Amino acid sequence: MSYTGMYDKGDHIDTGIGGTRKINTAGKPSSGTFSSIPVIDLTDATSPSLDARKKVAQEVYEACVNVGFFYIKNHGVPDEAIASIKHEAKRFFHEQSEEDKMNLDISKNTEFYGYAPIKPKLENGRAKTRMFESINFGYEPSMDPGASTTEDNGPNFWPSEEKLPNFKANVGKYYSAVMDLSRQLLHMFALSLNLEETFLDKFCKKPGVLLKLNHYPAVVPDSSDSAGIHAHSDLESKRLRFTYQVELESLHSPPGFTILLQDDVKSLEVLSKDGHWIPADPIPGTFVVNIGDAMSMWTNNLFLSTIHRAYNKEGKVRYSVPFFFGADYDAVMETLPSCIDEMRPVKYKPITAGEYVRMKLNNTYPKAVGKVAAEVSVA
Ligand SMILES: O=C(O)CCC(=O)C(=O)O
Ligand SMILES: [Fe+2]
Repeated sequence: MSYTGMYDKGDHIDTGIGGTRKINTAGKPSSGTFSSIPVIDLTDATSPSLDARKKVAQEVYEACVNVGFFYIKNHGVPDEAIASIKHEAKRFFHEQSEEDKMNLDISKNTEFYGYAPIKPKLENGRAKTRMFESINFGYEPSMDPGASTTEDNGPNFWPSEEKLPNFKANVGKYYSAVMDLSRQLLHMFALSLNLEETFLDKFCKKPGVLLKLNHYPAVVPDSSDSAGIHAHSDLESKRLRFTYQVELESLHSPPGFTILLQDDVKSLEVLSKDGHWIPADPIPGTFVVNIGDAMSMWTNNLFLSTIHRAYNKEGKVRYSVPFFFGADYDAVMETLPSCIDEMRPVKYKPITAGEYVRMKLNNTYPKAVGKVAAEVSVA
């Protein structure tokens, strides 16, 4: 798999905090040229009229093919659920001691679910600071209204009721609502690709899901501390980090796609093919949805998994809540039939979501995993 955008591995991109920075685009799918991010109204996504649903799906298609990012409004997630997750994120980060949080340390969890602290100093040869703290929760069938199993993908670390009463129940309200929204988006993606509306559902029975709460502290704007999440596309790295012990920027489930809740602080930026960082500033009442690497592969690179970053441009305290949704780890992802034609021959061998992440790591961190290089190769 080779990257076909205008910039390439080693190209320098304006950092926005003074100077330029080398960008590692190895193995990234190509980017589109765009100057803004579309807003899609999901009101008709649940219309009884198939034609009305198809119209929404067409907008989704355009956004995925040209940008890889879009805002959604009228998405059906209740205001109370959104208020609840914002409130719980603040409680989690500020109403517990460092020790309480470190008891949920991600490195103690077999699946790398849990808490990851801020790392302001460059220790142990780390090339980058980590100017945010986060907590991740994997798939919780009890919080999935469409669950067909009671099995999870590994145990989550929840704070105890004693430390943070009602935290789990309140997080669950949001979790359930975005699970519903995710399954609705799956239908939109299927329709947009001229597939049966429910075609993708069978791959997502025990989905690779990750709900992540992020807290970016106040920093001096335009300083190196304002570089929160560095340029990346969304891929599964949780298992990779566990398996190969390599330092990764952020921990994800196999997206699929990501549904991001922002607060009102500007930070997120998306890289256009011509090398410009396009702001994805918060718009009240919306989520930002983006395509991840696995979905891009599944669609034979038709849908774009676009590079993005979160730099704290305003220097204010910021919270964000990405929800990563991906296929079951054992689901075989075979290029979707409607994404193949003479102009776009099949690029990838069928691969399980689990195997796929090893291939990604191999592309992104060839030195760390040179020995698995030959194990999983693309067609
Ligand atoms: O915090 C944000 O706005 C973006 C987070 C993000 O891109 C990620 O966690 O993958
Ligand atoms: Fe991301």
